[in-house]
Amino acid sequence: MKHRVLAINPGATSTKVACYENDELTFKKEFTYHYETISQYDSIMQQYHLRYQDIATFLQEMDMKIGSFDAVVGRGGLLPPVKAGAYRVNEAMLDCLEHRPVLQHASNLGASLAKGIAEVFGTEDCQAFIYDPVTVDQMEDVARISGSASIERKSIGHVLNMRAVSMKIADEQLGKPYEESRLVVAHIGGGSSASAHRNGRIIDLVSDDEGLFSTERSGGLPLKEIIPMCFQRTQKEMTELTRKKGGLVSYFGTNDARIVEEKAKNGDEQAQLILRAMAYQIAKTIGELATVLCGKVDAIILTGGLAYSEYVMNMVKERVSFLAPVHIVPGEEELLALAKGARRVLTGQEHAHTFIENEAIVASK
Ligand SMILES: Nc1ncnc2c1ncn2[C@@H]1O[C@H](COP(=O)(O)OP(=O)(O)O)[C@@H](O)[C@H]1O
Ligand SMILES: CCCC(=O)OP(=O)(O)O
Repeated sequence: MKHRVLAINPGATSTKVACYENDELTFKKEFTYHYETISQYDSIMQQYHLRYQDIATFLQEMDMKIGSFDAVVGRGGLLPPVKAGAYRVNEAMLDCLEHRPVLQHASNLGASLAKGIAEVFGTEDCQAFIYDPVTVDQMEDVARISGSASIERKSIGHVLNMRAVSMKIADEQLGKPYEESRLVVAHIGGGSSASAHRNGRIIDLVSDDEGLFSTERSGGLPLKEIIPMCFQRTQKEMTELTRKKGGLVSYFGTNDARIVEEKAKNGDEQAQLILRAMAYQIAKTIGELATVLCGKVDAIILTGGLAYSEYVMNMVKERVSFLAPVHIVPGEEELLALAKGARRVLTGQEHAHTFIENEAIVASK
């Protein structure tokens, strides 16, 4: 039986949508938004109508109507810690994402957009899902300890892409199931995170504010410098400094690594130094996560937009290839990963979880 699934990936300044029939792409579209347009909104949720309308208009243009989709799946947002895999969109989830998200992030719109589109363009029993949201938490207890009794480390990162590329490399390159593999994966893009996978579980994850810097995010910063700055600036300013205006943006005023790479290749010493530092930090984080696997690592995987940069990747490889073979999977296949996940539920290969807010932390263990 043929299943038609629409996947929706809301990013900071874009919404990507793609339609798949039994995992085959039939059409794809990216809507981009200027930072100035997006930053007028006080919260991510206020962008719902703008983003919904763009998708709905496009689907009408593609001649989609009621009954067109068997499932609609969105990139899941910053819920409390959850399990890997599919969650059905329910009221508890929508309420939590609107009123109590762990953080403001575009992926918080994935659930409501999936539901809104499913209601108008879905079959009678069309289901709305999120899949492998950014807060999938499979960390071991020892990894949760931060060093302060007041703060627990949390698993927040590019789980959807990291799990999808892990399954791909295990299957295609290692010749064994993901569930039997030991991998270190770094997603390097607008934001970066990295993770240690043992036997199909992400047992530790270095988030975008803990280790490696990226194009927009600062990564971990020295607390001795950060604490006094918090008393001189507002929370919004500090969040911007570390999330939107960190990393390459802080050094060069652009989040486009290609521009910085071009400068470096043309002899700009500052660009050469910062890209060398970026590779150095990616490698350090990978080394840290290799110790989580006691050095027994089947493969290191580098993925995300920056993985297209041979300039940066070669510098990372030089430092980490003594640990394990390095596989580079440039870009991300998040839309396909979303659609495949939803289809596994439709075909009964996978069971969709039910989100219950107060059970979320317990459920993840
Ligand atoms: N061919 C390339 N060479 C170097 N950098 C690239 C290339 N393609 C994309 N990038 C960089 O990847 C980054 C975006 O990564 P991506 O994973 O798409 O980000 P996001 O986290 O926003 O999804 C940008 O800085 C972009 O400049
Ligand atoms: C909040 C963790 C996930 C993340 O950073 O995603 P983007 O890089 O897409 O902003």
